[in-house]
Amino acid sequence: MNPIFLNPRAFDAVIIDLDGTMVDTMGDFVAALNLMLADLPAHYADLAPLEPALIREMVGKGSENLIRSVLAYAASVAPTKAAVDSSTDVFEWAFTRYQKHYAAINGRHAEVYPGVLTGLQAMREQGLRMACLTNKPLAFAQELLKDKGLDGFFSQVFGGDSFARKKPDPLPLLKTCAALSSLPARTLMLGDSSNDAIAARAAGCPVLLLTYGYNHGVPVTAVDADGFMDSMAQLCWREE
Ligand SMILES: O=C(O)COP(=O)(O)O
Ligand SMILES: [Mg+2]
Repeated sequence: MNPIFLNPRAFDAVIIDLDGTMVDTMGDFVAALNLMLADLPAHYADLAPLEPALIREMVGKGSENLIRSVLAYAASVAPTKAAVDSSTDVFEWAFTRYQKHYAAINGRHAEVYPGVLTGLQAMREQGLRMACLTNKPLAFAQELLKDKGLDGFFSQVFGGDSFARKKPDPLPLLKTCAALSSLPARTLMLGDSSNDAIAARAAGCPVLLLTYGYNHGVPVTAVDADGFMDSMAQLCWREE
């Protein structure tokens, strides 16, 4: 595993994404979405269960976007039902059902990625201030961090419903930098998708991306970022 050297003097804080960066939550998303669709028998009774590969392409821009993407997909593969959908606003109902199911299974089908604990411990040892910033709803994020034993690392946790806009808008990063009392240029963003990188660039934060996460089905190495790593354990903090 090749090390990625960072000078701790260059940074005061780190902002770390959750889904696809610290925790592989694809199993949770797939389970909650399939339970949601099963609750809509009038519309999607004959739909096959959604596969993780499909959901991987849809995750990243928050729950509302995810539900809208899934409903659009379901309508496209069940065209005879599409007419029903266009005459009925299933979104609100589906969203409520999804939240209920997700709350019940949150963390059950999810694993902390290898190297995350090592990476977080190394950042803590450097005295960096640490925040988790995710597009996941805040309540789900707090619950998941606690369930996986990661909550103690972060002085701040913000979710997709914490601010007026979500990543890739820079607003959540700027607000998180302010909460950490850290200038964007001295705040490192660690993420797994273009949403993290675009937000970081626009906010003026340096950004490194993990290669194993969810990037809307596009290779993450094609995203404009300052570097890429296969494991958070690659980060080596060394004064130059
Ligand atoms: O819930 C999502 O849409 C993605 O969440 P993330 O920002 O932690 O990757
Ligand atoms: Mg992510």
